[in-house]
Amino acid sequence: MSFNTFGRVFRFTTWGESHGPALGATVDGCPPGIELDEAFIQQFLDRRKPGTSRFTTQRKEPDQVRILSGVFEGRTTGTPIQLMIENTDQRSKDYGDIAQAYRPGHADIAYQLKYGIRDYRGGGRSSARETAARVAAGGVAQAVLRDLLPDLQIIGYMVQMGTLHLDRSRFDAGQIGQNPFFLPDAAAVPEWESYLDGIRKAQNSVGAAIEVLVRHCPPGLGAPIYAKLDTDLAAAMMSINAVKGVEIGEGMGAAALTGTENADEIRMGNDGPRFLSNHAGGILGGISTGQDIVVRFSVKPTSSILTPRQTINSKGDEIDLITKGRHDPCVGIRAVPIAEAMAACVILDHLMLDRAQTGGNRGEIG
Ligand SMILES: C=C(O[C@@H]1CC(C(=O)O)=C[C@@H](OP(=O)(O)O)[C@H]1O)C(=O)O
Repeated sequence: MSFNTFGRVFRFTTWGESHGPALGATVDGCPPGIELDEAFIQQFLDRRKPGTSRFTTQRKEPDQVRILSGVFEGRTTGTPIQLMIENTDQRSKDYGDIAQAYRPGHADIAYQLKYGIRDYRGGGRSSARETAARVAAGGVAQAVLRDLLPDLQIIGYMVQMGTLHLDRSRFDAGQIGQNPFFLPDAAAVPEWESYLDGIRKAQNSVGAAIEVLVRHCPPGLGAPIYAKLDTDLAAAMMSINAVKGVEIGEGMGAAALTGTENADEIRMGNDGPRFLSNHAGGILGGISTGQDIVVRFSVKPTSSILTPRQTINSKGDEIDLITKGRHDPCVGIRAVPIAEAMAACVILDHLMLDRAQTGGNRGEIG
C-alpha cells in the first residue's frame, strides 16, 4: 500500500506542499542509459507553470527543476531519480481565513474530517501545485519513450470550457501550443478568451474537458481484468486535482449506441488489422490495439472564488466565505500538460510490464 506513489515498474512518488520550501518526485524503475538532462524535463514544466497568461493563476513560479540523483554524464543510471522544484512565490497571508474555514467544493473539509490537521497555506498537499512534480516525472517517462518508441505521440488539448465546445471539424494539432487554452482551433480562441474574461470578472470559475490522444502506440500494452491499460489511464487522469469524470473512446456515449454502431469493424491491412472506426478508443479487453488511444476527462470549476459562498468554520459556525488569493479561473487549462505527463507514465509503465511478461513478442495474424 502506498499513498503517494504511482505506477508498477516505472514508478514515481511525489512529495511537497504548495507553500513549503520545495516539492518534487522520486522516480524509480527508470531504465539505465537513457539520455536525460534538466532542459529536457523543463520543456514540459514550462507548459504547465503558473502565471503565463491572464487565464491562469498570477502566482509566478519558474518551476525550475533540479535533478539530484540517478543521472550521470547525461544518462540515467537505473537508480532513483530525485527531482526537485523550489517554491519561490508563496503568499500565505491570503490563506488566513481558510485556516479556520472550509471552502465549499474544496478538499479542505475532507482533509479536516480525515486527518484533523492540515497545512491550509495554499491548500497544502491538495493544491494543484503538486502537479508540477508529476509533470517532472512525466518528463523522465517522455525521455524513455523517445528512446524506446520514437514514433509515439502524446497530444493533449481542451475540448470544452463551460458552454464552449471544440469544433472537431476545425481540429488542427499545430495550433495547440499557440494559444493560452491548448486549443486545436485558432479561430475559436477570441471567443474562448472573452468567455473566460467574463467568468473571471464575475468572480467566478468554470469547468473544462480535456482529451488526450496517444498516437502510434504499439498493440499489446495492457493485460486483462486487473491490469487493463484503460483502468490505469483512468486512474491516472482521476488522480489529477479537480478531475471528476474519465472516459475512454466513446465513453459514456456508448450507452446510447447499438452494437452495429459501436463495434469497430475490421479489415485486413498491409501489415495487420485495419479498423474502420474507433469507438473503443484504441483499447479492447484492456489491451491496446494499435489504434489511437483516446482518453477524455472533466475538470470541475476551481472552488476558490471571490464570490461569497455559504460554509462552516472549525467551530461549526455557519458563515459566508470569500476566497482570496491567486487562483485559476479555469483550472482545466493547465490540466492539459499534466494529463500528457500522466499518459506518458502509464504507457511507459505498461511497455515495461509487457516486456517483462511477453518479451515484447506479438501474436501474428495472416
Ligand atoms: C501554484 C500553482 O497553482 C496554485 C494552485 C492552487 C490550488 O489551490 O490548487 C492555488 C494557487 O496557489 P497559491 O494560492 O498557493 O498561490 C495556485 O497558484 C501551480 O500550479 O504551480
